[in-house]
Amino acid sequence: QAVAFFIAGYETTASTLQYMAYCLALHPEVQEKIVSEIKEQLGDEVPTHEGVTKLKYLDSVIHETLRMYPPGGSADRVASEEVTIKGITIPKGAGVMVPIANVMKDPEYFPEPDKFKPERFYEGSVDPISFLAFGYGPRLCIGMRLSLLEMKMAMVHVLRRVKFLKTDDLQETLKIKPGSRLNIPDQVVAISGVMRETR
Ligand code: HEM
Repeated sequence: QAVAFFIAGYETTASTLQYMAYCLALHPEVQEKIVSEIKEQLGDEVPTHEGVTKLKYLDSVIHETLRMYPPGGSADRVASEEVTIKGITIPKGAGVMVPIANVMKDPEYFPEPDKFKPERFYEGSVDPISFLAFGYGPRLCIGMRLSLLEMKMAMVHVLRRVKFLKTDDLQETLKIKPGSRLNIPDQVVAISGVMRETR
């Protein structure tokens, strides 16, 4: 359980913050919109649990980052009974892996899936079953609320102080470490292409 908490509880949130820094470096207009929202909603207040819940645009940006770069590879289940879906029979007891990233790149649920568009969560109506970054149902990620809170707190502190900027060698398509069950970014590529500047 302790190991699970370090991997599930730490690495996923840390990777998402890294993916988000990357997305913000590529989309400065999104970054500035978050900074304005923080100023409008919180002023110079120390961010609290209650305070960060007011940051709806930041919430959408985190969701869009997780849609494009979900750290979790699949949600795994065991069939409790035999079922046939679209001609494929899944026998009772079979393991089923739901590929999280593929579902969230399906244009039927997310038009223009390769475009980073936080607005789809801010203004649009996303079918909740198609957003699978934290899984779904009774075995949904137990740390979802904690991690969303952590990421919002971190981003408020960081974006008040620095700007993420892209360098010339930033790759517009992020490489994922091959074979990584946790969809970990290729750290060197992600970090070397994102620069920080003090605000
Ligand atoms: C960005 C952050 C995170 C992401 C993307 C994420 C993603 C996921 C996913 C996809 C699952 C599988 C859900 C399913 O099968 O339906 C899961 C389960 C789980 N997560 Fe997370 N997670 C995150 C943060 C955390 C944190 C902060 C903790 C602990 C403090 C945590 C602990 C767990 C545990 C214990 C499970 C297993 C739950 C169960 O089987 O009932 N996760 N997570």
